[in-house]
Amino acid sequence: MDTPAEPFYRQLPKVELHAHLNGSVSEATMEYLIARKPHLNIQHSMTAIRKGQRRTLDECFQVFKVIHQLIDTEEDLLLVTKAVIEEFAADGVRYLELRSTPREETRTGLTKRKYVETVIEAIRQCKEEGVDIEVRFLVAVDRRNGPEVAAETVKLAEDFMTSNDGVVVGLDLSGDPTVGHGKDLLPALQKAKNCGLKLALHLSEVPSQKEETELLLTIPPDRIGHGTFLHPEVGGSKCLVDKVRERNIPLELCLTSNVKGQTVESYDKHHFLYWYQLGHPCVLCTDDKGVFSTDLSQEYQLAASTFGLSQEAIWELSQQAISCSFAPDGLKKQLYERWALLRPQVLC
Ligand SMILES: CNc1ncnc2c1ncn2[C@@H]1O[C@H](COP(=O)(O)O)[C@@H](O)[C@H]1O
Repeated sequence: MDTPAEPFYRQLPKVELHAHLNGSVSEATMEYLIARKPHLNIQHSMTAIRKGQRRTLDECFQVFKVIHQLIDTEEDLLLVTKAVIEEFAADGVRYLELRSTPREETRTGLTKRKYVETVIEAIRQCKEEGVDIEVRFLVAVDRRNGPEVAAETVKLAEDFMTSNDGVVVGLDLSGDPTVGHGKDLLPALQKAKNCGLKLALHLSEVPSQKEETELLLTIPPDRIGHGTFLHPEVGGSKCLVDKVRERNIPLELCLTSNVKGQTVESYDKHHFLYWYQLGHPCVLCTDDKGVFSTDLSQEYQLAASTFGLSQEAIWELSQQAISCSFAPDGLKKQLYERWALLRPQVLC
């Protein structure tokens, strides 16, 4: 991690809604995995982007391929998922929606179903061990894998949604935004929506996705990941902005990730400001806290220092994230109560 955030941001109770599991593996866990698999000849510099470093988005996707080599058994996955959950809890995250792409590893016998079961088991174990965090899971569709795999993934997510105590709440569409087209994935996404899965879709992460975004907004999604190029000033359109606003679709915004991945030039040019000034629901998120060497406290501190937000405004932002989550109403109510209780201690 770069530099730890100040105490206010660490004590702030937080909600994380956009965290890719394999991108969230900490330096410590990564060192452990690397040492366990020396034959892969991987160094930590290949799995994380440090302070001041930048990579193209394409290079970021190469990093995930390296990480996937290190996490290819049920045992690795259980260990990594538990560690990621514990780290978010230690960072003051009280509600977490993790997302991950079910992966099959023929060499180790890991199947996609086992993959989802293992993530759910890690969530269960953390709860049983009293880790102070509520966790839900979004099954991810990697756009690179095309319509058949997307349909298969939706089926898997649907099966788990109906059979697992409400841990699986939705579906994520992610992966390299320059590969494939959303029109091919539309039927699978529509099916997911119809069966009650909440949809968190990466939209307009790169400039070339305008037409795809117009199409996918018709579903409509329940949240948008990044939405970097939605507004007219960056090549999007007023029509796209109006649609997002009319439907009040929250945006998941990841400052460090976008700057290090070079889709946003600098922090002060981040589209957070555009949407925040419109009063549109924005949720600060980490994206890949391991790869981008960050945590959620740092993201809040970064937003505060870049855009001049008061502690009061930061509090409102973290509380608003509860309403943008896919948590059931009863849990949302509990989270609001918790925030209310903590407010006098944290905002003094
Ligand atoms: C940087 N911005 C991003 N944009 C789009 N997709 C991203 C992403 N960051 C991560 N992923 C998606 O998450 C996977 C890694 O976690 P899981 O193996 O699923 O747990 C990546 O392979 C990619 O599909």
